[in-house]
Amino acid sequence: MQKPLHILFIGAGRMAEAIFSGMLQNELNVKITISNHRDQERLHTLGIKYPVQTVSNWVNIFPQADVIILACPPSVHDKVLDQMNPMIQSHQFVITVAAGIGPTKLEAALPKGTAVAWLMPNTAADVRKSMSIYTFGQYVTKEQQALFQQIVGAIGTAEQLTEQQVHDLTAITGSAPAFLYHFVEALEQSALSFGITKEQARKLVLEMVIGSAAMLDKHREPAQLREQVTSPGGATAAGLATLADNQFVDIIGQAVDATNKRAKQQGQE
Ligand SMILES: NC(=O)C1=CN([C@@H]2O[C@H](COP(=O)(O)OP(=O)(O)OC[C@H]3O[C@@H](n4cnc5c(N)ncnc54)[C@H](O)[C@@H]3O)[C@@H](O)[C@H]2O)C=CC1
Ligand SMILES: O=C(O)[C@@H]1CCC=N1
Repeated sequence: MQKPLHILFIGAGRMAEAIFSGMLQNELNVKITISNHRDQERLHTLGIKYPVQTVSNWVNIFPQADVIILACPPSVHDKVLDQMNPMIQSHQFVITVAAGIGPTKLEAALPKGTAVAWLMPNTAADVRKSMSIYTFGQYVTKEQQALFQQIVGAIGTAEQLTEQQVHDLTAITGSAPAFLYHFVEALEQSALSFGITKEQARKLVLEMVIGSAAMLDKHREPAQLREQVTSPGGATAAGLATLADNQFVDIIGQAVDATNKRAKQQGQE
């Protein structure tokens, strides 16, 4: 068997776990090392839960890594990239998943010629259903691109975009799952107001959402599906009219803009 690809995660938080658990489920030929900042207890727990190597300080293991995935907050990237700069070797491939940190910033912080990529996944990587977007820096080889496809393929579906587009679409694929979960919370809250139990409210709302997602998956046309539910002059139309009266579409647009603005800011802090 070929030597496994050694992937080093710098940062072992929620996103890192979602990604490496997705990769491990896909049985890629990889050796995964994870490192965390301070939180030894979490590192220990992850080391027991998954077949991964854990290190409290990534610096010593760094020379052995083929791929380095930065899954730490945008705010610590400058520091981490500075630390990496003198150690990096020409074959190593650096991928960040951080909001606001594109290849331009990575290339400026690392030696000329370093292969870099920006991956914006979402937490559904955990169930191998992340809709990820990504973009490559200018020095990524065809082999590294193929490798990257294997990694992202293990966590779901992916779309290559320009760097600017990844900035602009971070809200839609990276953050909007939180919008959707919030919508679910709001429906649950409303359901509870009619005197059912928490368990009943959860069942009603979750199964409705799961069924609707399955319909979207099958038919791919949200407007058509909405129309099928909306009997002319009926009940749903009254509910949708209330959403429209309260600028539902506009509010979503505003939430997207605010998310992207903050993502960009984080990349500059
Ligand atoms: N949570 C999500 O849905 C998504 C998150 N991201 C990005 O993923 C990255 C991590 O986010 P989460 O996993 O949600 O956060 P998190 O707070 O769960 O994890 C952050 C990890 O970074 C580590 N860390 C902090 N300072 C560090 C330092 N100086 N050096 C090395 N590691 C350090 C922490 O110990 C922790 O393990 C962020 O850059 C975020 O923009 C991207 C897409 C989606
Ligand atoms: O909230 C955040 O900053 C990250 C970026 C995309 C999803 N979570």
